[in-house]
Amino acid sequence: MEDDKYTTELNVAVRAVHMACLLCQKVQKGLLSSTFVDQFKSKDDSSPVTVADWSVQATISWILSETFGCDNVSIVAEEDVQTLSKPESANLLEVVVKTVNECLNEAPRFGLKCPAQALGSTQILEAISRCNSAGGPFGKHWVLDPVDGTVGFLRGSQYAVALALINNSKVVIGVLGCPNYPIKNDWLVKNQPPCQATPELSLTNPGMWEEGCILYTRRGSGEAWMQPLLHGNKKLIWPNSAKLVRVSSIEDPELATFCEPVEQANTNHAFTAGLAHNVGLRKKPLRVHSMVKYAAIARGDAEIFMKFARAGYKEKIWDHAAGVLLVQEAGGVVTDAGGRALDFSKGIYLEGLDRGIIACCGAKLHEKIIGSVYASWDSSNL
Ligand SMILES: Nc1ncnc2c1ncn2[C@@H]1O[C@H](COP(=O)(O)OS(=O)(=O)O)[C@@H](OP(=O)(O)O)[C@H]1O
Ligand SMILES: [Mg+2]
Ligand SMILES: [Mg+2]
Ligand SMILES: [Mg+2]
Repeated sequence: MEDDKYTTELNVAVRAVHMACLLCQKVQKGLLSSTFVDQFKSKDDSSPVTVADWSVQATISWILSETFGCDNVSIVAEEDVQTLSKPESANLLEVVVKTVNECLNEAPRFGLKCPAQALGSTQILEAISRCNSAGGPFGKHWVLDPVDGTVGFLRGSQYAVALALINNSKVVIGVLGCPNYPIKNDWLVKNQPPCQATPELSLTNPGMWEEGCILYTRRGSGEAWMQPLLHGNKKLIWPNSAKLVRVSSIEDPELATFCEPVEQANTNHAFTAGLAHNVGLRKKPLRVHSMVKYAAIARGDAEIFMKFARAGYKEKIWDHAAGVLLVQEAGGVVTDAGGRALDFSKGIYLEGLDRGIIACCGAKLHEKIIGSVYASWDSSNL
C-alpha cells in the first residue's frame, strides 16, 4: 500500500506550489504595467522565459532543499541560469531576487520556513541551477515545470505550476497549481474564446481569476483533490478546504469535449480534427495553454486531451508527470497513441513515446481513440 507514503513530500509540495501560484499571479498582474519588457526573454529555441519561470524555480528549489537537505534532493526542472547570468540580464536578475524574497517571506503563512535573511543573487542562481538533475530510473526525483504554458502566462491566459515526485521510475505525487482556473465547474468551457479566433484572453480584469486552484494526488490513492487558492493574509489551513475531484462519466463521443494545445506548432490540429471526426466527437476542440488541460480532465470539465507534436520533437517529463498522475488517480486513462503507458524512467524525455499523448476520462473513449489513431494515421501526412 502506498496510501500513507509520501505524506511529508505531498504536504511540502502543495504548500510550495501554493506559494508559487501567488507569486505568478503577482507577476502576471505586473505584466500589465510598463515594466513588462524587462520581465521576459526568448530562449535559444525562441520560446519565452519570464521572471515568473525563474522565480518559481528558485523558490521551489529553495523550499525542497531546505526541507529535505540539498544533498538529498534531485530536481529535474525546465529552466537554467544561462540567460539570467549574462551581464545584460542584471536588471532581470534583480527583479527575480526581489520576487523570490517577497515570496519566501510569506512562507510561515504556509507553514514553511523562510530564509533567516534575504537571499542574494548568488544564492538564487544556485537554487535555480541546483535543479539540473537528469532524473533516471532509480531513486527519487522531483520534476518541476515552474511555469507551464509560458505563452499562455504572457497572454494573460491559462498556465500551470507543475511539481511531481518520481520514485524508482513511477510518478508518486502530482501537484498542479492552476492560478487562472477557478474552482467553479465548467468555467473553462464557458469562458474559452472560440478556437478559431485569437486564442487568448486578455487580462483586463485579473481579479476575476484570483480564485485559482491546486490539484494534487498520490499514486495508488485513487483520489485526486482540489484546493482553492488562498488570498489575503490568511494562514493556509490545509487540507481542510480541499475537495475530491473525479473524471467525467461521459462515454458517448458526441457529448465529449476534447482539449488540445493552442499553438499549431505544438500539436497537429489537422490530424486531431480528422481523428475527432472519425471517433464521432462533435464539439469544437477546447484549446487551452498548459497542463490545465490535464486538470480539466481530472476535474471532469472535459473528457479527452490529445497532443501530437511534430515528428522529431521529444516530450519532456515536466510537461506531463503531474498531470498524468492526476488524471489516472481521478479515474482516467493516459497512454501514448499506441496505448502504452508513458515512461518516466529515461531522464528528462519521454523516450519511446509512440506518436502522441491521449488522456481520457475513461477506458471506452480511450479505446475508441486509440483504435482510430491507427485508422487515421495512414491517411495523414505525419
Ligand atoms: N515544438 C513543440 N512541440 C510540442 N511541444 C512543445 C514544442 N515546443 C515547446 N513545447 C512544449 O509545450 C509546452 C506548452 O504546451 P501547451 O499545451 O501549453 O501548448 S500551447 O501553448 O497550448 O500551444 C511548453 O511548456 P512551457 O515551456 O513550460 O510553456 C513546451 O515544453
Ligand atoms: Mg511546460
Ligand atoms: Mg515551463
Ligand atoms: Mg518553456
